[in-house]
Amino acid sequence: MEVQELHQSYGDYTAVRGVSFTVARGELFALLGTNGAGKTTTLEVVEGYRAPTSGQVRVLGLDPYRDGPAVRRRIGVMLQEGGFFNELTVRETVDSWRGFITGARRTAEVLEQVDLAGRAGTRVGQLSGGERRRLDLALAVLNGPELLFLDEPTTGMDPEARRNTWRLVKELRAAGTTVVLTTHYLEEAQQLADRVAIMTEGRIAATGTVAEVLSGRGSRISFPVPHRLHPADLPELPDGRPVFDGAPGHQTAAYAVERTAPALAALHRWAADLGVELDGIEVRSASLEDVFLELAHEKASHR
Ligand SMILES: Nc1ncnc2c1ncn2[C@@H]1O[C@H](COP(=O)(O)OP(=O)(O)OP(=O)(O)O)[C@@H](O)[C@H]1O
Repeated sequence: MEVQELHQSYGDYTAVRGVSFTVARGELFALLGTNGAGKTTTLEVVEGYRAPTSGQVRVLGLDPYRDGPAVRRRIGVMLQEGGFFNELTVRETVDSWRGFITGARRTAEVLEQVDLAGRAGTRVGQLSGGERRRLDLALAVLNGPELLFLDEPTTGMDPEARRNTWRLVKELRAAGTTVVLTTHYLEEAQQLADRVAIMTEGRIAATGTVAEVLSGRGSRISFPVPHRLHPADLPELPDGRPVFDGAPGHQTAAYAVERTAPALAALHRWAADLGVELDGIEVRSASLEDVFLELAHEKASHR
């Protein structure tokens, strides 16, 4: 998939302002962003549901808008909430969708793949939220797609169901399917994606492998604000002031630092001078969530 300088407007409002990215065959690419950043709009163009206002889009070597039917035969789209008939069983639902697809895979095989074989005779209205999402996934892979779009595939799932879905997605990818994922769960992108792009306000603010996006983002040092002290008493480091989390009296201070060792040394010197203990100190590398929040924050402060 290749997207070059995509712009997309709704009347006077420009939702996507010059987005470029490529997704290689067999890759798992995650498109992340704050609400309203333009992810759904971008995906609707790539899936062929909208003509781009300007820019070039190629999917499987074709123009997804002009060659819509040819592209849609080879892609799968898992929508955010498929409209099901609650009275039909899982098997009947898949069977009825098979009628719309030439060369559809066998129902039993697809249900096996999404871990719903044991629920084949259950009415859709009786499924849990996570099982309904897996049924959405079954319908998206019914045509054996080369390229699969997953729009927030684990929303509403408990942690175990989420992990099971991650396993399914990894299996699909291992079998050669190219996957484009949007998600609000950054841990999901960190677990699954070969490459990510983070969108804010219609543009890509950061992109690359997770390691590339995290590189140069340093680490986070946090500890409970020591008793007798107030947040304002904490020192400023060369990287800046800490941010605070938690209720008054039980706050945690967190410093974002580029280089960990000198920052730790400075904090220990400060604590020793005051005669306080820095109990419960934690050091960890920046996560995708930290980068996401920083980019979202930068965007808000430029307003
Ligand atoms: N059909 C439409 N007509 C007018 N404006 C629209 C339309 N669809 C989306 N928008 C606007 O375009 C912007 C981008 O929306 P989009 O749905 O692409 O964002 P998103 O990144 O998918 O957000 P979310 O994470 O909330 O789903 C938003 O400000 C939205 O209000």
